Order: sequence, then structure tokens, then C-alpha cells
Amino acid sequence: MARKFFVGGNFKMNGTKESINSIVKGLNEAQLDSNVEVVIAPPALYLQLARDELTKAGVEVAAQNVYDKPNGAYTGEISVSQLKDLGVPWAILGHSERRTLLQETDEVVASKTKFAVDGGVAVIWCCGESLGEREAGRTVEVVERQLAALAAKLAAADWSKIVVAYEPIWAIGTGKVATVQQAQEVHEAIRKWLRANVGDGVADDTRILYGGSVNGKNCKDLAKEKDIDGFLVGGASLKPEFVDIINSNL
Ligand SMILES: O=C(COP(=O)(O)O)NO
Repeated sequence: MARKFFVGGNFKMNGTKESINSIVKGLNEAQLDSNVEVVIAPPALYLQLARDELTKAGVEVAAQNVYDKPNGAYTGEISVSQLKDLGVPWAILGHSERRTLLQETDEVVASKTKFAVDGGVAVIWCCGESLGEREAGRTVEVVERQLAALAAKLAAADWSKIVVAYEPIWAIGTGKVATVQQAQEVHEAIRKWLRANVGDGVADDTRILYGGSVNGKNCKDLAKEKDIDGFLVGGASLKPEFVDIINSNL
């Protein structure tokens, strides 16, 4: 099955009602490649606004986190069932900023991912290594460790609700994008791991996104790589060039 190109916009803890309205309006009016699946992830406080204002076919909204328990006494957490109630079909989980700043472990991320998928919310699952791990030649080892923790929780059918995002921590927010070769090498290793440990169908069908200083200029060369199926974009998703990244295959 051909993998549909996928571009996610991770707004992180940025934006106001006005700025998010403006981004959504811009997407509603933009000429977007119809062969691309687009998901934007505003801060949780603005999910309803984005959901209600978004009219563009092929563009959905995502939360930036969920909790892995049913509704209840979990102050401050984000509920899967309430995302469904709001009509939010996606969540970004395991972002390196939550793994490092909030100490989310491989197991916590895997548990949240399984809980979200079981609750009907599809997941952009993030992985990636630190600069120290890359310099020590441990990139693939780290990503495989993260994948193994995820696979241990998932049933085979769950993978159809998962998009993998490889985001080298040293490229996030730094302007230092991975080279095409660096990115393709890790994407190829991820797909190889999926083939060996989950199966051919999941390996062939799972979109693997690259994230880390993607912009309107570097996206085209990255998009040409056989195992790069799209992007998870941070800073540039807040700018008009996000449309260029969505259209990077045109
Ligand atoms: O964290 C990122 C990437 O951020 P930047 O594009 O700003 O490097 N995506 O989730």
C-alpha cells in the first residue's frame, strides 16, 4: 500500500486565540497537496478553537499529550475520551521535550500510546536520540529501545493508528537539521526494526516522519528519501512556510 505523505504541525506551548485563528484561516484558504494528510497540534487550551474553525479537507487537529487512565481524579491531565468528545482524532506522544523535561519514560509513553489507540485516538509517536547518544554511535540502539517498549504494549492491529516521528533531539529547535543521509539512515533502521519485530505489513504501511528544524527550504530534499514519509514540524508550523512544507512533494 502506498504510504500517504503526512505532515504534522506541533505548535508546542505557543500561540494566542488570534494567532491560532490566523494559522487555521491560512490553512483553510491555502492550496494544499491533496495527497498529504495534515495534522495541527495547538496547545490544549485552543483545541476547541482549532477544531471549530478548521474547514480544510485533509487537515485534522491533535493534542500534544494524553493521560493513560479513564476520566477521574487526575488534576491537570488530558483525557482521551474528552478528546473524542471534542472531535480531536490525534495526539502527539513521547515528544523528547516531555521525555526529558517531564521524565516520561519509554514505558509511560508506550502506555499512553496504547491507551490512546484503545480509546480511538490515533498517535504520532515520537522517538530520537540526544547529541551525546549520536556522538557515541548509539542512535539506532536508542531508537530501537524506544520502539521495543512501544511494541511490547501494542497489538498488531494497533499499528494502523500509529505514525512514527523520528526527531533527533539535537536538531529540535536548533536550526541544525539532520542531513538527508542521517535522516534516511535512521528511518531505514526503524522500518527494518518494524519488519523484523512486528511484520512486513506494518513495516511497509507505517509512515515515518522526520522532525527537527524542518523548513520550507530543506523539506524538498528530505521528502525525496524513500523512507521519509513526511514531517513533524515545530517552529515552521507557526509560519506561512508550513504550507510549503505540506506541499514539499509538488
Ligand atoms: O519538535 C519538533 C521539531 O521542532 P522544530 O521544527 O522547531 O525543530 N517537532 O515535534
